[in-house]
Amino acid sequence: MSGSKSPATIKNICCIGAGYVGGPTMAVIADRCPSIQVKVVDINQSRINAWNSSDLTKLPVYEPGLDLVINRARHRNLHFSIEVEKAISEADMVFISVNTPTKTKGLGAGKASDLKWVEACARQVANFAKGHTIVVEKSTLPVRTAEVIKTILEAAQSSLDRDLNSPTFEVLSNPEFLAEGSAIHDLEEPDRVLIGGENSQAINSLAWIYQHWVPEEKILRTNVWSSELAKLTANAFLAQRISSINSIGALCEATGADVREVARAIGTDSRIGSKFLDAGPGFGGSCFKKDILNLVYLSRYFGLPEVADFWEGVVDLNTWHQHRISRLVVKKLFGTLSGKRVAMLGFAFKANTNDTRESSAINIAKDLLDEGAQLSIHDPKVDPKQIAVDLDLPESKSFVSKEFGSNEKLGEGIWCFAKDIADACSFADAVLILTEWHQYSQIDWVEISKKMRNPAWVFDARSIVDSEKVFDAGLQFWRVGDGSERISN
Ligand SMILES: NC(=O)c1ccc[n+]([C@@H]2O[C@H](COP(=O)([O-])OP(=O)(O)OC[C@H]3O[C@@H](n4cnc5c(N)ncnc54)[C@H](O)[C@@H]3O)[C@@H](O)[C@H]2O)c1
Ligand SMILES: O=c1ccn([C@@H]2O[C@H](COP(=O)(O)OP(=O)(O)O[C@H]3O[C@H](CO)[C@@H](O)[C@H](O)[C@H]3O)[C@@H](O)[C@H]2O)c(=O)[nH]1
Repeated sequence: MSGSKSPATIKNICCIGAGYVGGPTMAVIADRCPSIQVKVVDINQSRINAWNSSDLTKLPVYEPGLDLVINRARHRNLHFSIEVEKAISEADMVFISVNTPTKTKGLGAGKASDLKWVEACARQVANFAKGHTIVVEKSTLPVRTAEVIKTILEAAQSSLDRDLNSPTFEVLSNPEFLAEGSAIHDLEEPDRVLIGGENSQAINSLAWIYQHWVPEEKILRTNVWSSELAKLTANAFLAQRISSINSIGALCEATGADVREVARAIGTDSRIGSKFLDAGPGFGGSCFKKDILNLVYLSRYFGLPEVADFWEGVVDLNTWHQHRISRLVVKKLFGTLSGKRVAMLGFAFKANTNDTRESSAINIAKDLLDEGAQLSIHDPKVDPKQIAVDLDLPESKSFVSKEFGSNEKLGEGIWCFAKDIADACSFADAVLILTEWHQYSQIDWVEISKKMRNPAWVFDARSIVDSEKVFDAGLQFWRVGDGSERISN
């Protein structure tokens, strides 16, 4: 596994996986490194078509600023295609940026990462690479996955079918720390870039790419295993802060304290810091739960059950907290949602993304549907077809029977997608805010209250609503983590 090229010879990059990470990451690399040709390949034809769409509102990933970057680089030195083998054969460097979900069956089911897509990529690289190729783990992977990739690549090197021109490989770990909704900012101005590897020339080649726009002091070099583990650890620490603040939020509600005041008081301690202390409906997103469960699995595998239990508690608290919110809504609405309509504002796992993976809205919506609610769901960016998949329930055509008039609430455990906020709130008994979209903080509650059925509630699980305006409109109000007397208890 030797013979790395000098940085200047990196002319062609291939990225396998045109998803939330592969697309934006490669778009920024192409934008900042015009001398490098970047090919992003995927087996999903419709995703590639969407990346190639001339209508930039149809890109498969919604990220502020992404359209501008794509517009500058696409067809210049950024290309999206399904020609995986060709792109690998032309590349000096191959990024693996495919999905690594939690295994659903077999050994480690429910916790360990399913590496079948990563393994498939390694085999494709082994089969089609030419010359010396640097393979970069961009996906989030369990510690020691680089070893698996290396073993597959080395098997290809020693294969009898290969001649003296057999490719040579070097494997690096380069985990991605971007957060959805701020991906372009995070990529253009990262807190750090982490490169783990054994071969300094290969590390320098990858560092050279980032040096086009990232200051040298922000490019951290470690061994491969530290790099892989650092990614899981970063997510575990971030998620732990959210479970911590949500646990304190529940205590605030019980005691009359306000979690926002507590967060401000502790966040000013420079050892604690103020970020990631917003109480909410629980963390969602494709990464936190999956990566912590992976850490839990690894800890048990390496004979550290106490470590595993510690981190598993972060996920357990999050799940408990999501169900706590659903139970609370039911309780406030007199213990039953049968025949009641709840306007659910926000379905994405956070604002500024169309991603719903592991969104708290999914568990909460399922609970409310089980209680017989009619859910009127609004989200400015999420496709209703995705909601149907997430809830495993098709959208109803209408809540009402024309025969009985528009105020008649027929049907239980059903949902409809609302075209706007006012539509979502029509005839609703409660509004439940689950995503912190800016427009939800601007709602005219006097106007909305006229459309609702009294006594009507506003449940603000994101702390973005001005409580005075809600009270002035004659509505009852609950806010996550707020036990103060002004809140309707
Ligand atoms: N989403 C995030 O914000 C984020 C941030 C940092 C790291 N990560 C990690 O990055 C990795 C990718 O995440 P994502 O959110 O981009 O996933 P994603 O599901 O959006 O995209 C993965 C893509 O890989 C493609 N793919 C799978 N196998 C393939 C193969 N053999 N050949 C070609 N294409 C193939 C899939 O079709 C899919 O389009 C994961 O390991 C994730 O944990 C994600
Ligand atoms: O104070 C906070 C901060 C976040 N959240 C929630 O936590 C979840 C995750 O948010 P965030 O971390 O901002 O988004 P992700 O896109 O999931 O990014 C995380 O996961 C990525 C994938 O591994 C990493 O690359 C990022 O560094 C890491 O922040 C979302 O549901 C947020 O609403 C809160 O409830 N309170």
